[in-house]
Amino acid sequence: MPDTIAPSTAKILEVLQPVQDPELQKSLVDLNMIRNVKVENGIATFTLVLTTPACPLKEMIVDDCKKAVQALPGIESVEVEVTAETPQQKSVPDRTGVPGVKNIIAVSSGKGGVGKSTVAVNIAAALAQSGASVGMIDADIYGPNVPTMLGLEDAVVEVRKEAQGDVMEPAIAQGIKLVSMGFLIDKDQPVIWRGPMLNGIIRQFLYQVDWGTLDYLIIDLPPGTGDAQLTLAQAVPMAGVVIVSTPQNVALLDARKGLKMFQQLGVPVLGVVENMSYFIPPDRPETQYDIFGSGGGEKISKELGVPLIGCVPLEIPVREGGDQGKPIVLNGSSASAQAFQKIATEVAAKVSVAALT
Ligand SMILES: Nc1ncnc2c1ncn2[C@@H]1O[C@H](COP(=O)(O)OP(=O)(O)OP(=O)(O)O)[C@@H](O)[C@H]1O
Repeated sequence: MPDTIAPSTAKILEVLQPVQDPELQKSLVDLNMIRNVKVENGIATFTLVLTTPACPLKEMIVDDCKKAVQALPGIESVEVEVTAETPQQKSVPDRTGVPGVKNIIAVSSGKGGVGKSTVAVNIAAALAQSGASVGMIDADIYGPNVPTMLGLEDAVVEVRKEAQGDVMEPAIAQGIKLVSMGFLIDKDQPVIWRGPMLNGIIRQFLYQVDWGTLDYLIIDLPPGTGDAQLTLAQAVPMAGVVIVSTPQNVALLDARKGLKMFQQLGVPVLGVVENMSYFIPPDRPETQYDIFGSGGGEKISKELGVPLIGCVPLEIPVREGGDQGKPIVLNGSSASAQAFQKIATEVAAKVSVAALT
């Protein structure tokens, strides 16, 4: 017989009350993130419901909970089951959300070729790997290369006729549902896009695809500040946009323009990613080359008051992963894989915080 009486579930909730979600800075109990509390034979069990499966502080929060409950007399061990319920982004007047899709996140760049699609695909892959349900729209009319980056080059979109109109079935790879401009156009024929055509396709990709339920819908935009960006920002409420740039001055100038446009359109800028930040030759790990300059991402982040959420080095396996349909973030622990992982968790955390505060 234990000489102390086991604490009640109310007592467990009482000691968990001061434990906060570090990002939301609110009590886990008040946020309804602690559920199903039970005590049996000195073992306390409960479910911790995080706001994203990609929560960067998962371990820390579990540890804080365990410490608080473990300290109670009569408790021999604590078992925490961790799950996640991604909150729905806030609604925006005059903009219609996509049914079933909780958060729409765009990835944009001012200039072409800076690695925007690579960043978008790796964010999507990291989120899907964490357990989130993820979709992607490849809206890059000039270079729809997301299908290649996900090994879906030969995918064909199925279109179903339904009472409310045509419904597209997305292709799926690495747990990511994808629709792409690349599925619709003949790769060998030049396409001249006019604004209304582009608008129509973006709207179809949003509202006429069988997305099911998605925690995150990632949109790879064409570079620049043109029709696609405007259509999207004015059509749907967005949880936010990630801006990709290289450290180079010309790329930064364009990134700044893009960033200001989204701010003017009322789309939250989640952060800036500096890609191709530096190169370390694999055979000379002590040498770093700043091929496109240095410090640009930090400069733009300070100047415009948006966070720098990651610096990704130039690494050959990033390009190889893109060509082979295997995003680097799923394959290995290189500096670039770690940087992409951190970027994805930061994005998820920022989106959850914005939805709940
Ligand atoms: N950090 C990196 N290290 C090595 N190669 C990279 C890196 N980032 C991107 N690349 C490579 O650079 C090329 C351009 O990248 P990507 O297609 O992602 O750029 P983009 O900005 O989307 O281009 P576009 O303007 O054509 O849409 C690709 O071959 C990609 O694999």
